[in-house]
Amino acid sequence: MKSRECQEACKSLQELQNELMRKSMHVGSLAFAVEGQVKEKTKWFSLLRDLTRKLKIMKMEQIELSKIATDYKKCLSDFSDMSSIIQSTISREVDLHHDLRVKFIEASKDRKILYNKVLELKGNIRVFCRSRPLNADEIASAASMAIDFESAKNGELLVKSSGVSKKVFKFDAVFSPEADQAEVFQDTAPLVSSVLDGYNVCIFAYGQTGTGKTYTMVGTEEARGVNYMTLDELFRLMKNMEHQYQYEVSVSVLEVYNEQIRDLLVSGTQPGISTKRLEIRQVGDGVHHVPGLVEARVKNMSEVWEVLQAGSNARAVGATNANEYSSRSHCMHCVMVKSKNLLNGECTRSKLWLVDLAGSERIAKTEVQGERLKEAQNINRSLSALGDVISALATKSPHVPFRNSKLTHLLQDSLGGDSKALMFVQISPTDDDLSETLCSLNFACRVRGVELGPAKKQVDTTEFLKYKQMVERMKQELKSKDAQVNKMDDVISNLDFRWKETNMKNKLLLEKVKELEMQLHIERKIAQQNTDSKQAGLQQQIRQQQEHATAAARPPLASRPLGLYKNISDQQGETLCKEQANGPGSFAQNNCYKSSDPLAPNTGLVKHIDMIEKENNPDLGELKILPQRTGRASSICMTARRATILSNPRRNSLMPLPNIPTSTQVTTPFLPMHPTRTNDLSNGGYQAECFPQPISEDSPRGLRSGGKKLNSILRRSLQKKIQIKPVIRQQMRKGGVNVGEKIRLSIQGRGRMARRVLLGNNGGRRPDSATLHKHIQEKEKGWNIGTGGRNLL
Ligand SMILES: Nc1ncnc2c1ncn2[C@@H]1O[C@H](COP(=O)(O)OP(=O)(O)OP(=O)(O)O)[C@@H](O)[C@H]1O
Repeated sequence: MKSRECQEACKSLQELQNELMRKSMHVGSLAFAVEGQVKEKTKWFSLLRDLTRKLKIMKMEQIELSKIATDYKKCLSDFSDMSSIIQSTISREVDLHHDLRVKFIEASKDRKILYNKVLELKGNIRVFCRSRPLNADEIASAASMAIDFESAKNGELLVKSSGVSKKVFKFDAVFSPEADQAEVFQDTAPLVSSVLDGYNVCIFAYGQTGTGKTYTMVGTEEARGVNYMTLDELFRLMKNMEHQYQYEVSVSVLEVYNEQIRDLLVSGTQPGISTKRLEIRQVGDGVHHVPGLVEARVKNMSEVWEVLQAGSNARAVGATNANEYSSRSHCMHCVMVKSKNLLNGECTRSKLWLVDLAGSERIAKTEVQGERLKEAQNINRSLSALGDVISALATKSPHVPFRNSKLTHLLQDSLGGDSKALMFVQISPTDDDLSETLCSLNFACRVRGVELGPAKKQVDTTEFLKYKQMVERMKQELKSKDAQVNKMDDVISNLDFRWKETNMKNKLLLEKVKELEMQLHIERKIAQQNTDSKQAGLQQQIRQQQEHATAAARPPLASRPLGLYKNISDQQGETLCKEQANGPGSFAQNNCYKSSDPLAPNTGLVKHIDMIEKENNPDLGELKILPQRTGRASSICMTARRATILSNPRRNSLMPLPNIPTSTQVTTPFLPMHPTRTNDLSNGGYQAECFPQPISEDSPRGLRSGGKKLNSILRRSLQKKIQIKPVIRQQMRKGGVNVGEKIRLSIQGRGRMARRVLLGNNGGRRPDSATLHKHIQEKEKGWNIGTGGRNLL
């Protein structure tokens, strides 16, 4: 009977071991489920990482776009600054325009006055008469005066001879010998304005030799002549009008000597010897020019003075009876003035002739000979030609013989009908020179009678055309600039729009990311809940299966041997069994059973007692009752601490966790110890150590000794667990874990379901196809290995 009991106990123990195996497998499956969850979690984390990276990229893009937007805002501010600058410039220009208008009005008034004066002149040629003072010889000889300067009024000049009034000449101005240079120039100055207005002007001095022509035109260092004063006035006026006009002045100095043009600004030339032959060319409508003539650009009076001095020094002079330094040529200063009206862009090119004519002389009187005679003949011939020109102009002859002499040819564009001329007729006040004086005065009267007609402004059409083209080009450029500005405006507005659009996109993406984070949070919660519910379901299932297994393994109370309690405590057991046997019902049938393993004499304590049993047998409440949740260690060993499966703590960070191996999270199940066959048949051929010993403080001595054995077994088991654990880890790393001798949980690749592999008796080889098919069916059933595993085992 004992042997049978032992066998039954062994059988029961075997079944319990099987059950334990199944539970272990369940736990393994749970571990895989958890691993799947972890993988899913990792996947979510990687997704979250990608989203975080994208968010970072988008934030960087947003920063860049913000920078671009800032730049564009700066551009816009620059544009506004530029517009303010332009506005200030415009206002300044408006003020300048106002000032110019005022000055223009004033200048118009001046021009009106001049115009009135010109009208009074009856033409544009004026004649001033100036007499030189008596020289030292004349004073010494007490020469009689032929001119009555005292009676000269309003330009009238009374010529007398031997005290008798002979003739009265009318001029525009008559200057007595006492008149100084400034007084003479006072009436000359208005012509300078005409030069700047673009009119050709000719100022020349005519008269008998030694009458003061050079003195009037050139003067001395102490008393500057008309040339200097005119140029000085010219520069003064130019300076006054520099904001309205742009001027360019050049000066040429030449002389007509013996009917040859000689450039006095060419260095190295000797008087009377021309290095190169200069000819007069007509370059335009009424415009004459001497090609090759030096035109010295002058910007101020010091430069002008240098030029004038150079010309004077090079002039051909010689001593005559009438004049120690007689001019033997016509000295001509040509001042070219180019002006540009900055208001209307009008350009003019005017010419001012300042001519110191050679003195007319009576060859018989001066008694010149040789070279001087030739000079005098040429001088007289050219002066005669000038007279002819004047006569032709006075008689309005259709032909004016300008080309009869170099002098008239050069002065053609300044003596014609479209210019203004001023002639100084120089006379000698003495009676001795009366005849020459009368000749000069008659000539001057003829000149004064010439009506040159209205002066014509010398508009430089080439410059005008050039500037007109420039204006057209500027207009075109302005148009293109306007188009560019419009384009820039479009680009700016487009970029602004794009910036706004990108900003909106960024906002939307941020919202999306937030939504995804929320979604991830919710899904994590759901996954956690699913995991918890799955775990709870599995635990419930395990409990149920455990209960079923317990119920199935437990024999009916009536058939349970009382010896069970003997295993606990012989005395108590018998008493208990007796009491239960005497009691109502069948306690022995319901609550008391013996170990099913007949070979385990001291292992009769069943650790699980359900509530019905407890109710039926309150004393059992003092027995060690296993907790409802079965940990693997505690299912084997009562003393072993139950391993709690803890869920992962909640995390606040979205950063993914490292992939922790499942074996560290899930308690590795103990491998059940199977009884080892021995030759000692007293224990049914099994070593007693293979079976757990009951643990009870109230156990009898026999049981206490058995408890000691159980403790040693548990120690060994724990040691084995410690040894096995790394092996299991290795096996799991390799792709599976052996659960018991005959089942191996095979872990497939990532994301795949784990599957069981029957080890069977084929030494760990692959199971046959039938067995596999069966397990596939089990797998499809959802890892319900409660029956299948048991059957297999
Ligand atoms: N208004 C004047 N006041 C003082 N001196 C004068 C005046 N006019 C002429 N003279 C003097 O008379 C002299 C002769 O003058 P100047 O040389 O100017 O005559 P000219 O007409 O140029 O003679 P030429 O035709 O021979 O060159 C000079 O010494 C000059 O200083």
